[in-house]
Amino acid sequence: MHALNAEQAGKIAAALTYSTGFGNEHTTEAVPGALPEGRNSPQRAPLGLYAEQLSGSAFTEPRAHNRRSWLYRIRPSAAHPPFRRIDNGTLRGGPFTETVPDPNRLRWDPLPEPAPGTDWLAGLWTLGGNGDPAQRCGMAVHLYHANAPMERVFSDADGELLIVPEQGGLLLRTELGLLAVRPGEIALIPRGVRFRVELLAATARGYVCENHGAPFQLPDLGPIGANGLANARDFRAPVAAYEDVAGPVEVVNKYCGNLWSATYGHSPLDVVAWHGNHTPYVYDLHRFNVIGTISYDHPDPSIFTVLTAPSDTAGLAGVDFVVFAPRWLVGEDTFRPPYFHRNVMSEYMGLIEGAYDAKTAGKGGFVPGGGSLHNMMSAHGPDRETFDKASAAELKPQRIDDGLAFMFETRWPVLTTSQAAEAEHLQQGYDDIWQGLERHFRP
Ligand SMILES: O=C(O)Cc1cc(O)ccc1O
Ligand SMILES: [Fe+2]
Repeated sequence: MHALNAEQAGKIAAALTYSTGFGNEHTTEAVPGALPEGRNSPQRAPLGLYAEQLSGSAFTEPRAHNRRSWLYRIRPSAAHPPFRRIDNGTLRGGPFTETVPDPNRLRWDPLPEPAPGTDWLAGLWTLGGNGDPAQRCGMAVHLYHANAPMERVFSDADGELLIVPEQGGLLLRTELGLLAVRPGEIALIPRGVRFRVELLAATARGYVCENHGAPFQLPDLGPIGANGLANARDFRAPVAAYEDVAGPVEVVNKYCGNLWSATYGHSPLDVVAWHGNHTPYVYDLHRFNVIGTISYDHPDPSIFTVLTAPSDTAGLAGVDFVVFAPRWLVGEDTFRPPYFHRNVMSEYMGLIEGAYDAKTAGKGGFVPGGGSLHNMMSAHGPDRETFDKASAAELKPQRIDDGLAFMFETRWPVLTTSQAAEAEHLQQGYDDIWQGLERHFRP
């Protein structure tokens, strides 16, 4: 297996085609006639392929939540040698017990430069998380910084991976086909789907939300109506593309928090045709239909939810993915930036580009590639500079278009790993941004 360099990967990425629609029943074949007609598992699948079902939900889950795809492949996935444990590197899995839960507000600078030859998998660095992959509950926050294409193939039995690039695009070669994802877009790899990451630039940096619970879905729109927020038609799934090559190919599997590896005699990215709704996808965050107030007050950021992964309590997400996209602010007699608050939910925020309207930009601040963690009930909100400016600002219509920030918001506290709690790039003195908010009370 020879992974491509950035220029070669870029050419492939530029020519990709997709099948559109969130949760659709896609059908696709890389070779005409590879997809059986009218049944999933004929006595002999077409073209000598093996039929295989990949389930992302229990067989018996309600139809609206049922996820599965049928894959028609050169060899069945079952034909593989034993997996053996390998070192986890800087990847960690729940339950997160390395540190004592910390009520403090935390903020990190971007990850340091990786050593030469760091592929996307080796570049993953776990900040923290909650729940337990063995209970299929909770989530983990990872960051990555990579400078080499993957030669190996990876799959995550522990959950789906929501990838948020911040620097450098990625070419994702998955079992179901190829996807390109660039900063400003997101990609999702479903639980268990095998994939390889090649880089569209010399280095790649970004964030990953690993969701152990029920898969991300589009949020209900309620009174918003039939359209808005992230529109289903803007999600793109791959079309079938396969590798018919002999091994050895290393396949790494994340299983209940640990990495396991097996060397296959062939590429497992050998699916010639597939149909179903358990698919990877990409979405361009610039397509997000931002809704906000046209009268007064600052709406809660749930209005910016792109995807939500429900837990077993209605309205209480295992994790929400929320984006702060370019928009107009027109609220009258309104403190327009995010308000001061304490939230029962836990908020990890990252910045894809530019600045965020509640925080001062620049070195030592909230910067692209960095991140902040405001855990359950921790008091936070605008820093002093933002508060002073916004309290005095003339309230004419204002366009916010100098940044793209996001939040992974989860119902459970995010417990940090030791490497995150002790990192050199953990900012010291973060609390100081709220110093100097003086008493203005005039009884
Ligand atoms: O803390 C943050 O910056 C995220 C956030 C944004 C907002 O507009 C309202 C509440 C909130 O938690
Ligand atoms: Fe917040």
